[in-house]
Amino acid sequence: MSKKIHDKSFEIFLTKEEIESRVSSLGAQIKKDFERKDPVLLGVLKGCFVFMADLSRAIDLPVEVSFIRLQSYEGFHSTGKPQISLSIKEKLEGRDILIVEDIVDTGNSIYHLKKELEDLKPNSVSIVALLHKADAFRFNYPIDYVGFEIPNKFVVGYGLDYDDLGRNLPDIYQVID
Ligand SMILES: O=P(O)(O)OC[C@H]1O[C@H](OP(=O)(O)OP(=O)(O)O)[C@H](O)[C@@H]1O
Ligand SMILES: Nc1nc2[nH]cnc2c(=O)[nH]1
Repeated sequence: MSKKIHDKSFEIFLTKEEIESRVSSLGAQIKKDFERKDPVLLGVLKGCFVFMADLSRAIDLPVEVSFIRLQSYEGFHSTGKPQISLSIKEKLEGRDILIVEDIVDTGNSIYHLKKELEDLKPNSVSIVALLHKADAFRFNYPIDYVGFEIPNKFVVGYGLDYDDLGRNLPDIYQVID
């Protein structure tokens, strides 16, 4: 079933069952890799809020959960300069940070965030992204965990918005050109 949000139509792309199953295997993999570490999950708001809720519960380890705000998209387009508001109370020095993102598209947002985090002298900085647009990615840093590689088309749902709407859709939808 298609959805209309503002002026655009969207069709179903990933169902909530497909997402649930993938998030559960990402959680199992992350548990294995972080068992001997001191992890803090650092979610990038707003888009990560649904993914973080599900992923954090799929990681069967004592983990800290924290959030920062980062915003670069207006409508379909990146403004190029993410606004970073780093007001992290937790001490990140020596910690194993896992950045939790709903989507890595051009890679610009995380590129800037990683640089800022590295100044805080953590032990490690890794990235988990539910969605990754490999064709749009313009950088060469590794994305350690990817839920789904997706085509270079705008998506909404499961936390992702189109001009502030669509975040509460349980499935993920792709724009119809
Ligand atoms: O790889 P990039 O091209 O930088 O795009 C990815 C960024 O875009 C989205 O955030 P957005 O700026 O839309 O803010 P939001 O999370 O509040 O919706 C997403 O959550 C990432 O942070
Ligand atoms: N909602 C949404 N936000 C994005 N930010 C970067 N790419 C996208 C996308 O495809 N959809």
